[in-house]
Amino acid sequence: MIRVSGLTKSYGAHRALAGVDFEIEAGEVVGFLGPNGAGKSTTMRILTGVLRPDEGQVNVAGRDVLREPLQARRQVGYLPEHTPLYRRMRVGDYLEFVGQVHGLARRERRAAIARVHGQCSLEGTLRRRIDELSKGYRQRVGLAQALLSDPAVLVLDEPTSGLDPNEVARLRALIAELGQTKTVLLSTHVLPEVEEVCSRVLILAGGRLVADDSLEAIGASQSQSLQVVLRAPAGAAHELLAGVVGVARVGVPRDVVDACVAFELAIDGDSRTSERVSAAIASKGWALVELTRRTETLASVFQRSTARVVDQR
Ligand SMILES: Nc1ncnc2c1ncn2[C@@H]1O[C@H](COP(=O)(O)OP(=O)(O)OP(=O)(O)O)[C@@H](O)[C@H]1O
Repeated sequence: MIRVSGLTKSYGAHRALAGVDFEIEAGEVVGFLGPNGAGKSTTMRILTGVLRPDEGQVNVAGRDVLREPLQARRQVGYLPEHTPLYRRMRVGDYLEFVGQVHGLARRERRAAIARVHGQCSLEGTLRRRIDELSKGYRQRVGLAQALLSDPAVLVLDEPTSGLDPNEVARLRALIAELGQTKTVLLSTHVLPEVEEVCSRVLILAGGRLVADDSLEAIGASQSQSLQVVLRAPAGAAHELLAGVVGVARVGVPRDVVDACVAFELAIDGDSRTSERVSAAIASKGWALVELTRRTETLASVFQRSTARVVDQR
């Protein structure tokens, strides 16, 4: 549904995107993460035809965004980070205007406004001026304009930023619901938001894609390491642990308090490895003080993949 290849973009001498490639299948809800300045908004603006890349190809719902911008734009609903609402307009007039821009006939516009009015819970706001609304309601109007043409693809740039917890919960629930019928690319700095609504995550850093993982794969890698703290001589303990079946690698020993030593063990995912580790330690008569599985979380994936890029720069 979205295909991006070899995307580059510079602002003057500053290279914001340095060759970005990814594909998103129909029906996926994908989290788009990255540190500030990574290039997420730039990518989203290119995807939605607002900005032209220096190089690269962009295809949305079978349309080439650079060659067929109008047709491509009809397939994409875009909620920018700072929604350019015409604040002095009334909500109903604004949506009417957006419908006209999309080329919808009068009857289609009426039906579309009724649809987004319900989807975005705009009850009682159609006759109100946009600048009189709370930030939460203005964001609802922004989403309503993105949904007006009933696009196959939704591109949402930090949609819940600055909203109160109730609005955040409501908007996340709506995004999850929309994700059942639409392809969604969601940029956010809030990792639990991604965990709640997305099935996959793309991480951008320094204008390059540094990670592309399904949330399921991140969850499944939870048993990849064990943290062991035991009271034993470091050298002998290292040798013992390295010989346990299922232990792929033993990290450097770290001395901790009270004559204990700590190791991080990379393990092969066999669920009985921790049992074998504790049995091996018991066989030596050493005290096992702590044995924990280290969980690979979205936060640790984010930190690991973005730190690597910062180091390279
Ligand atoms: N119009 C512009 N003129 C000059 N530089 C720009 C412009 N827009 C973005 N940049 C720069 O390009 C880089 C990428 O910006 P972009 O807004 O795409 O990042 P982002 O990942 O969306 O960041 P954030 O999470 O802070 O919103 C940044 O270094 C930014 O300062």
